[in-house]
Formats: sequence, structure tokens, C-alpha cells
Amino acid sequence: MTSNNASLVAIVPAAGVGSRMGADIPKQYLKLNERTILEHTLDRLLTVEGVESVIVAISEQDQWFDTLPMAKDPRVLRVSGGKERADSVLNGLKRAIEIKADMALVHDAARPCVLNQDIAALIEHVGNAADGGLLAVPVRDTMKRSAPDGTVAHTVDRERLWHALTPQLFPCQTLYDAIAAALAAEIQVTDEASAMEWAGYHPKLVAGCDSNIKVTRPGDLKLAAFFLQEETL
Ligand SMILES: Nc1ccn([C@@H]2O[C@H](COP(=O)(O)OP(=O)(O)OP(=O)(O)O)[C@@H](O)[C@H]2O)c(=O)n1
Ligand SMILES: C[C@](O)(CO)[C@H](O)COP(=O)(O)O
Repeated sequence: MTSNNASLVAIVPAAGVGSRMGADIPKQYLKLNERTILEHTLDRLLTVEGVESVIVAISEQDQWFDTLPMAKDPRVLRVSGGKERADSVLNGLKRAIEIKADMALVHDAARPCVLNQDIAALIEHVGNAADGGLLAVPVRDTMKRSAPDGTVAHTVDRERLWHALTPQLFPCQTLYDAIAAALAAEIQVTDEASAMEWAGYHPKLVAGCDSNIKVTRPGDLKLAAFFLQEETL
């Protein structure tokens, strides 16, 4: 329950193959400081005040999830992943609606360094508002858009330009309807907020820590391990 008595679940899309990582197993099962990335992520979400269950979308070809001790945690609910991340999230939202959750914190399995203080700030700023919100960080570099030939097409105005992170917090049914409608309209949905924006909502941007990286390429592993290690000091 959140402070305004909305029931809250986390949804973790964890059904990707990690192609950009190029490992021989899906990246969410690579180990950082002796624990899998997925375990680090679930550990955090299970300790967020108010989160009643964590719904994890797992590929039907997955050979690893059931080997994790936390797969047996009664608060961890497994659903099937989908073809794309948005499909996995939709399956998670279906289960969230079935168990009558009001709000969903959608968080990438591949973001193990998220700070619970940032998640708490997101929950506090968003509450159960229909527009929802997301953790984000302002860009710090000059941003370029490339031309097809690889040269610079133009410099992107970085005023009020943010990196969207996760978790992203939205009402379950509203988010389900927005993603389903966007996909039916063949809109590319790479995060939950983009579907809500397409549906006419105005999600709140809540500044989070830069350390909340999405482990995507091999170089991200050492950085994520460093951030996790730093927290124990
Ligand atoms: N069909 C999919 C694709 C992705 N994800 C999840 O969505 C999160 C963010 O996606 P991304 O970082 O792109 O992971 P992958 O799709 O595995 O990576 P890649 O694009 O490099 O294959 C990850 O936790 C991933 O497991 C998912 O649940 N279902
Ligand atoms: C949801 C997300 O992490 C926000 O930045 C991002 O859109 C996921 O993109 P991916 O291509 O599925 O990694």
C-alpha cells in the first residue's frame, strides 16, 4: 500500500535475450559480486515499502529462473514474457489487474543498481496520479542526431532533455489500456511513459541517480559491479 492506500506491485520485464551483451546466457543471469543481476534487482524491489508483490516476466525458454532461491518467494509471481519488452509488461499488467493492484512500478531486470531512496521519491511524487511518472536523469553531454551516412545531421537542443530510466509508476489498468492501444496502432513502445504520452497523459519526471544504469553492453558490467560495491562501503 502507498501512503494514499493504493495497492502497489512491481513488474519486472526479465524475458530478454541480452543480444547487445553478447554473453552465452541472458544478461539478467550474469553475476555481479556473486549474485545474478536479476537477484540484485528483485532484492531491491522486495524491500520497497508498500510493494506487495513482484511480478516477473520470464521467457518460456528460460532455464535459469527456477534455479534462483527467490523464485520460491511467495511474493514473487511469474508470468510469461512476450516478443518485445512491451508485451512482457502487458503480461505483467494482466496479472497485476487480476490480483487487483492499483499501481504498477515497472522496472527493468537489467537495472540492478537502482536506489530504494529514488524509488521512494518516485512513489512520493507520483502517488496514485493517473498521469504517473518515471525516474529520469538530465542529459549532460551535447547531443547529436546522425545522418544515414554517419555524419552529424544536427545537434539536438538538450534543454529539458532527459534520459528515461525505470521504475516507471502508473495505474495498472490505465497503463494496460495505453500500451495495448499503442501497440494496436503500431506505435513503438520502448518504455511505459511513451505509451501513456501517446494516450494523452503527462507523466512526471522525477530526477534519479546516474548510477541507475541499464546493463546493456559488456562495458556496463564492471560499472554496475562498482556501483553495487560502493553501496556496501
Ligand atoms: N521481449 C523482452 C525484451 C526485453 N525484456 C526485458 O526488458 C528489459 C530492458 O530491455 P533490454 O535492456 O533491451 O534487454 P534485452 O532485450 O535482453 O537486450 P537486447 O536488446 O540487447 O537483446 C530487460 O530487463 C529485458 O530482460 C523483456 O522482458 N521481454
Ligand atoms: C525502459 C527503458 O529502460 C527506459 O530507458 C528503455 O526504453 C529500455 O529500452 P530497451 O531497448 O528495451 O533496453
